[in-house]
Amino acid sequence: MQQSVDKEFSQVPIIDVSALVSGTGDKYTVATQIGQACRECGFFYIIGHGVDEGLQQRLEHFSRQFFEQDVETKLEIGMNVGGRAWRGYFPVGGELTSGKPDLKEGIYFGAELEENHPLVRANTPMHGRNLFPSSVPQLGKTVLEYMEAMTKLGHRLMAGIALSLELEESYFSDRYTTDPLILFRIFNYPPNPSLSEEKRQWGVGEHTDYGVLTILKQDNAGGLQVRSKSGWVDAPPIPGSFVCNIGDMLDRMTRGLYRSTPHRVLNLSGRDRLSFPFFFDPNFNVEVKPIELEEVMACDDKNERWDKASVHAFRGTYGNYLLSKVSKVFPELRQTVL
Ligand SMILES: O=C(O)CCC(=O)C(=O)O
Ligand SMILES: [Fe+2]
Repeated sequence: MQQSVDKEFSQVPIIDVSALVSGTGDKYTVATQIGQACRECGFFYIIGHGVDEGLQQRLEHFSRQFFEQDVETKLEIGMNVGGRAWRGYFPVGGELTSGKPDLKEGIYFGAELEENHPLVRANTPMHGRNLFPSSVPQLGKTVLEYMEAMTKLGHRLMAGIALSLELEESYFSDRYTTDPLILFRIFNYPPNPSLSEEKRQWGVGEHTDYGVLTILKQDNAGGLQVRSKSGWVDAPPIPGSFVCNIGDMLDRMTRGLYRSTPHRVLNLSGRDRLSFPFFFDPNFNVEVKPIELEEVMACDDKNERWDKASVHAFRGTYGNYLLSKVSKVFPELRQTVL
């Protein structure tokens, strides 16, 4: 029986997932590699994912065009306009991590849901229509296309994660992600005004992600760092790859066997850094429970987390968990969202 691994990692592993994504080749070998990465690191790069390179270039191009505009134009789609759907633009300093403003601006998107969708009719927070900028008309269509490609990829990776635990491929989709909560963000991290260590500002401070799986596209500026037991490890850009990491809900389901690893961003490149985190999360209304596997039940997660909170202790749905976290990130949205 495999136990929770306490090994340290010195770099984030790279996994070719083409067999898993294309359905031809040995997906079990890929699953074994994913399992090892989730146990040891909580992070892994994927290559061979099949997401169209042209689509990614368009996404990056139109995103840059958006952020180059003045702040008034960007605020035409400000988050206050998005209301409960939790969509739109926030300016630099508008988002907090552990109570401190991040050195980044960004746009929040999610699955595009019509007014008559049951979850929107039920007034469920974080569900609804996107706010797309009329100032860069091509961005909206490109974002929708990208989210569709990433949702497909998310389903395949979750199948791989299920196989890595020797569960049936559909374990997560059957219980949590048939209708996943999809959140997608585009961030622009301005260059750090100061390179001196005391005055540096985090692009995003140390945190873990909330859901099951994050798939991140980053440009070539660099700055993402991942916490290992012996210190911070860089996750530099690798052309053609995405960075994947598992979130709190998979940590919870596996009782800490698969780690939701802290990470942060420091942009010291001297120029803007764009990143595109895509969050593939459990359905808002499901309760996330430990997986009934001997290997999981044998885990007793005694490791103290970065934020001293426990992902195992809370009761309720994924939506409850997410809302409790979000109200800390955007205090002014609390009234609108809760
Ligand atoms: O921008 C990045 O590289 C990471 C962003 C991130 O960690 C997040 O949005 O949760
Ligand atoms: Fe993150």
